[in-house]
Amino acid sequence: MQPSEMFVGSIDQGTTSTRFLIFNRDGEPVASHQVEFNQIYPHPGWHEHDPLELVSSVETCITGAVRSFESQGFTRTSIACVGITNQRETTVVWDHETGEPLHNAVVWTDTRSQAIVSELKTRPGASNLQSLCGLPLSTYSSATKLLWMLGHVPKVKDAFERGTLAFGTVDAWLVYRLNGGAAANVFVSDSTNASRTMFVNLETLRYDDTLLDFFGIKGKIHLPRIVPSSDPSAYGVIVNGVLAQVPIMGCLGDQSSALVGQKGFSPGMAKNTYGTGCFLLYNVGEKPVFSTHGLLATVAYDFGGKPVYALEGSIAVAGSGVKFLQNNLSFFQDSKEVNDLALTVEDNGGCVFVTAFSGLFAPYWIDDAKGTIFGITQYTQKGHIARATLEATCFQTKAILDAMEKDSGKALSELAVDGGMSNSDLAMQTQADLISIPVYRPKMRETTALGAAIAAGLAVGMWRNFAELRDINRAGGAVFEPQITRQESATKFEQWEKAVCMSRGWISTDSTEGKDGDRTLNNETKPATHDSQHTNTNKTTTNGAPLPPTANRGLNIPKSAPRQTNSPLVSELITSDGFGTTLKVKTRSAANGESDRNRDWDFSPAKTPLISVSGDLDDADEEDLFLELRKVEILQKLKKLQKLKLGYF
Ligand SMILES: Nc1ncnc2c1ncn2[C@@H]1O[C@H](COP(=O)(O)OP(=O)(O)O)[C@@H](O)[C@H]1O
Ligand SMILES: O=P(O)(O)OC[C@H](O)CO
Repeated sequence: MQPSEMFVGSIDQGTTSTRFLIFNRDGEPVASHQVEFNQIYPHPGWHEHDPLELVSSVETCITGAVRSFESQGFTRTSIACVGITNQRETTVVWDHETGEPLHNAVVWTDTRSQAIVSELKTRPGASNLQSLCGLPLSTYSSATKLLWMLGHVPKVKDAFERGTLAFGTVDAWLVYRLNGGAAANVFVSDSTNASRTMFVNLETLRYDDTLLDFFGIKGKIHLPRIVPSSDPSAYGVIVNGVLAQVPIMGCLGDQSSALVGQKGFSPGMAKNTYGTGCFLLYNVGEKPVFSTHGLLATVAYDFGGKPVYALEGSIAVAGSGVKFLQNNLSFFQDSKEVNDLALTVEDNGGCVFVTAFSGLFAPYWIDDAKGTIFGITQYTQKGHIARATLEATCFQTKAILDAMEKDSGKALSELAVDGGMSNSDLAMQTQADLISIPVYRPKMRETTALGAAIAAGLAVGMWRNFAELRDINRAGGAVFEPQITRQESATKFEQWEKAVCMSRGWISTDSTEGKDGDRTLNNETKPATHDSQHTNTNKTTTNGAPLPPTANRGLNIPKSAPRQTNSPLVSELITSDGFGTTLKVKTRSAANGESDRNRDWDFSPAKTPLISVSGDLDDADEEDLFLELRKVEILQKLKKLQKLKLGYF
């Protein structure tokens, strides 16, 4: 078949929906089919998918799209190969011998492993992990989700002990099942997906013994072989259905795929995808850049030569915030209506919505933050909350761009966007306003699917090089120019940052960790659809609970979990003119009866993202003091912003 006669299929298995698109050589989608699948929320903070439903959703979409393709007069034999792109980190476990899943997939948004994360942070070696794998220890990565299953699901534990436990991200699971499961045992994961597990060394793109040892799984679990994102033979062939015998030749985690789909092939190029969550990837070239400002180091793509890396800013909630307004608050029937609802009011009316449903990801990494709406009065209308919901993602994008500029030393001149929520003109205008640079939205927004099509198409020879992709999706995009001043933007952002500070510390530990461990598959869980609401039976709200530590704040996170019994008191603020000043701290150890002590602490945010503390307290004191310093930092900020008299000192 000549390249010009070829088509390429792309499976896009996202967090809320699955789709299959068929692209021609001009990168135009000629047929597609999309289905939503069940979102399972068994407890507050938990989020699961049924692994078998993920596979059947893919099969349904392939059938639907191929039907539409054929109805236009094309033949299925012209589909030369298929690429896969998928939600990342979502963790699937199955029996290596039978190929059957052992539990629902634990989704990337799920925060049940919060207590595990706190414990892991106290282990020797914890502070070195990020320099190996590029990711911070958090509930986000696959590793902590796997550990939770090992600790709480008997079937998973049994398989682990018998040596039959297979672990994979969604790409590995789909490839395995599309190839026929255990019979063919095509068990691979591409570098962009594998590097999101915390098991992989970012430089070698191989499993790293230090990491596997740290998580206690070395040699005890079946892990997929790591292969390039574009490969003619590694991914096998689809064995069933309308595309039986069509080879799979490309695979990319969805955010990498969007970068490829936006043709972000040169260092300095970036894209921001507003899907369920929102993810900004910035191409840094052939060497990973390890962030010191709360970003992730990740693989942009690995097309067989030297891999290309990216700095990533991950936001947990974007379109899912819109879905929350739709499904949980019944504000509208369809996501696209959020734009018009938000336009019923002129501004947010003083509302700020910190959409921290999964804590806050980059650049904050606050596991314990909870969704919080500030500024509600009798004046507040649905439109204000709709605006505040859209703004939340835009503010976080602004924070990420600031961090990226600090890490890379370069400022972006334009931001390329895509993903479901980018369809909202108001959201994109707000984004341009807040980051003070133009936002470019391409005409064809299925860039995530296009990326996987490109990965597969390059492997089959449909395109021979990047140059041949140049004209794809270039015409007809929209540009949103900033319409407010930098000063206005900065004022809005200050208010957002204040809200972020105030959204934390509501719940001191994960209230649901450890519960309900005997559940295994979806039929044993409460069937949860979009509108299902679940009762929190185990509330642990603590008024005035200490603020837990935050990663990457310039202080060694100490061994033990936060304690309330030995909390020192911050007694005196010597200077109160913002950061970079000296703070005198008086500590009193209630537990060991020590007398009061005075120490001077230097706030040096210029050197570290928030605070840097020097001194020679022992670990326990240091931890307590850190918690108090976080309060001071927040209070300082409040004082500065609002000149409040808080009566704390
Ligand atoms: N017109 C729109 N305006 C705002 N949000 C939208 C719009 N269309 C879709 N969305 C949001 O985008 C998300 C879906 O985007 P998509 O890129 O398909 O995500 P995913 O790949 O994570 O499933 C949904 O959460 C939905 O609420
Ligand atoms: O479903 P999306 O598009 O929000 O992407 C999910 C990410 O891959 C999670 O890391």
